Amino acid sequence: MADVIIKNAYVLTMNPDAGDLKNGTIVIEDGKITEIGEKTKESAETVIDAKGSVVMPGLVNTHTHAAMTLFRGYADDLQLADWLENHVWPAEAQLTAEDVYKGSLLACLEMIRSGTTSFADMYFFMDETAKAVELSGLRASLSHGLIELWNKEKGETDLKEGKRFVRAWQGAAGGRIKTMYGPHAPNTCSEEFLAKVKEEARKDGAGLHIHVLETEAELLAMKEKYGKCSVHMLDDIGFFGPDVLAAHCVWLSDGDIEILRKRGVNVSHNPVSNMKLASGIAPVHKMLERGVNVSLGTDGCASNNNLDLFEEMKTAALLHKVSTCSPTALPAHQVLKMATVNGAKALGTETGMLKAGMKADIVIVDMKKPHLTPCFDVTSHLVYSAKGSDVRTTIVDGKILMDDYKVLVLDEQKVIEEAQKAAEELVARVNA
Ligand SMILES: C[C@H]1O[C@@H](n2cnc3c(N)ncnc32)[C@H](O)[C@@H]1O
Ligand SMILES: [Zn+2]
Repeated sequence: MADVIIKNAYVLTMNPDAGDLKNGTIVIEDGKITEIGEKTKESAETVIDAKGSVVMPGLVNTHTHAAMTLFRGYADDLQLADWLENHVWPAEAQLTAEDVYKGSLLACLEMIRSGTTSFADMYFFMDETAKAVELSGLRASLSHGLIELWNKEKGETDLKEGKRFVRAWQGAAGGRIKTMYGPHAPNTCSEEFLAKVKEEARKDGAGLHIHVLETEAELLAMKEKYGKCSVHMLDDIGFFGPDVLAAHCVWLSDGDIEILRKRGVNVSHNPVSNMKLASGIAPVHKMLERGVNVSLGTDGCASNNNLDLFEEMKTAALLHKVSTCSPTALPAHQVLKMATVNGAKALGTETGMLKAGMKADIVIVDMKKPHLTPCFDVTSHLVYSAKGSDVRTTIVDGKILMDDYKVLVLDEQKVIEEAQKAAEELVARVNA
């Protein structure tokens, strides 16, 4: 007997070899999709009737700082450097492990509610984020942020903690947790330090998560310091490879795009954060055209201000249409692929597609809504009209985390109340 069967669904497989099923059935056993088709002879303990809904791969958020949910709306409408140095970092200096746990739980709850099944995170007190992921049932690639800031000693301490974290949690939570090294950015970490981090990551077989060319200020600072941009500097020290997840990549030249393509670097595009901080417009259209793997991320809640990847999809589609003056840029299907297939590739998970043998990371979107009626094209609706709050059921690794809008894995009210309290106390400490 199978564990879960989903039936009577419009199945958006994202599998180019299979296409969609108008009235499909998915069988889940031992965390995996074992069958997908029109009908099944199997029976299961749990049968979900998904009539009137769309079943699709869970969304993948490839760049977050989960615990920053506590800073949602804390410092809006500022330049990145001012925002980070004068607002975010002083506030983060007051963070405790408990705060990070509560903020991460809130993030997990928000992601479960909005159809995100896996995410890549870079932050501090990462044991706490890992515990929140373990409890909430999500899948994640986690890294401790390494911010050397021209202080060798700080670099060493951060790297030591990063290594401890990588080793402590690699493959934890039944394989749902992967760990990475998280050197913050080429303008907050030195060349020597970045080379060292790469070497440690190689030894541990772990990936690397880094911010790259988010702002013009970074580009100018790098040119002044090294006589070349971040991408060339990172390439020259042998940093790049398919094990690298590079967030933002806004200020790229054509030559930089070619380097990213050649090295198989995974790019996380964060349109809402880039727009809110006015960092610029990443050349996503060009990257996709040249074959770079571009996925989607929200960034932290202080620069977004939520974790809703549906909103991110729509924003990506619209931003690149207006920036290229071409309504054919980033069509809905391509954006949906960025949020699923490309994200899964970036994190190296067997997810992002509904196909027999893949891990069962699945979401069910309720289409019986005024803003989703009528429905001529499911893909169009998911990108241009649906919201995270239309997700009714979220499944990760075959386990149902939210069933028909009811979150089963967390005490929702308690998570919200505790995060609210932690955030208030944190800001009181910052202002004291
Ligand atoms: C891991 C570190 O990254 C910081 N952080 C959060 N958002 C951004 C961003 N858009 N660019 C650079 N750093 C950021 C966090 O505030 C934390 O200090
Ligand atoms: Zn970030």
